[in-house]
Amino acid sequence: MKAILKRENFPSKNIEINISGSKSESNRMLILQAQFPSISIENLSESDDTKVLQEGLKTTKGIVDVHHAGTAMRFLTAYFAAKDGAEIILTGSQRMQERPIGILVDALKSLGAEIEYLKNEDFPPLKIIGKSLQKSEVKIEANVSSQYISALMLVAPMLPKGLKISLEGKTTSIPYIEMTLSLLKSIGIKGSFSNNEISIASVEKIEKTSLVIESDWSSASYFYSLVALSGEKKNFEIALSSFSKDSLQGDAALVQIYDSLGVRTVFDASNRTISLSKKNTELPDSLILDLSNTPDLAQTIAVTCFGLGISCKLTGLHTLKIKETDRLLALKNELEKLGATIQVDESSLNLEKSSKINSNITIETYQDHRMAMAFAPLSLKTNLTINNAEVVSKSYPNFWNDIQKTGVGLELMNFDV
Ligand SMILES: O=C(O)C1=C[C@@H](OP(=O)(O)O)[C@@H](O)[C@H](O)C1
Ligand SMILES: C=C(OP(=O)(O)O)C(=O)O
Repeated sequence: MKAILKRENFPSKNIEINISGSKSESNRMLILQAQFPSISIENLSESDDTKVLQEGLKTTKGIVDVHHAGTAMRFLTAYFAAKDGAEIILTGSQRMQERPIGILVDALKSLGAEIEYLKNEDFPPLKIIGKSLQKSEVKIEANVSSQYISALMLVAPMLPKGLKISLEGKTTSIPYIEMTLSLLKSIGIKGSFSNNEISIASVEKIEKTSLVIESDWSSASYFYSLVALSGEKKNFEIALSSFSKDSLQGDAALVQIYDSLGVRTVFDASNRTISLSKKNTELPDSLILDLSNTPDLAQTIAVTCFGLGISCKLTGLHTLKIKETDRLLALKNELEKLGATIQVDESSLNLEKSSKINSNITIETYQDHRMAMAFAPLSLKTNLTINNAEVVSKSYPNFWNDIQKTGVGLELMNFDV
């Protein structure tokens, strides 16, 4: 499917968009619910990544294919390894088979797990024979993906003595680890995280608990970008639900980041909405940010800065190369087509100030939902086509419907490219 986006006037009337639950929180809660059926979950994510995890959890023997879902791959590896009686072949898309998992597998093996690589050492697919893991201490390299650490934390309550995790190296994506800890605590499991040490207690049973998941801040980022790029359309306002000030999601940092890019956020606690509108302030010449806490915002921010014609220097991006695609390379390729001057290295991106945007460019998405969604708001500045637009379903299946509600000139064409 192609998304053809035309630079048209869009209405300034108030727009309301309801985004579904955070995929990160949903996937954590599903792993916990599988251990403790007394948990009930509301506002679950509608993402493909959540659906594949939910399906996977129904299986105890056989093949589980998580497609592109990183959290499902990592969380299920730990879950099945610690589940006595499970016999699973855990696999994923071609790209998933290129996303490393050796660090997590080694940690689980040191706890006594039985896991075998079926193709390449350190990569999925995996054969997992589940067993009750008896050890209670583990070391793990923490600078490659926080998902390995969250995976261990989520199964820690199943271990008879709980788990002490020692983190080695500089920990990356820390808010996601804190989110895992907060969710464990919210269902009554004791735990702590300080000085590179995480402790999670063992639990047999928990009280009946109901949890309402906050909507997905990473999905909200595309509307922040849209408002930032809405230029002279001063009355343009978007209300998004359901969000609150005390979020567990690191990507709520959008509020501060986009404040400096001219977007005002107003929280309405009574109906849990945020209203985004354009501020009447001057933009900075340049944006300098370390995104090691919020890697999923990198593409949105880079595209916004390009659309606004300001330079940006983004650092802390070392995890981007092992995500759905090499996101640094993908951003460079596609922004260059639009006329950007951009340099990337292993962990940073440097976009130069520019005033010109090429039009009628076709953006490739590299099977990465965030490539499609990050470039869509640029249609307020130029006509563009986005190839394989269906990729958005990995995290936000309703994205194109919702973006259309804002009045953006969008045509979806259902043919192969
Ligand atoms: O734990 C999670 O839910 C996630 C952690 C982050 O990954 P890394 O820790 O690999 O950076 C993030 O990019 C991903 O989208 C979701
Ligand atoms: C990196 C992402 O997801 P995952 O690693 O879970 O595939 C993402 O949603 O941007």
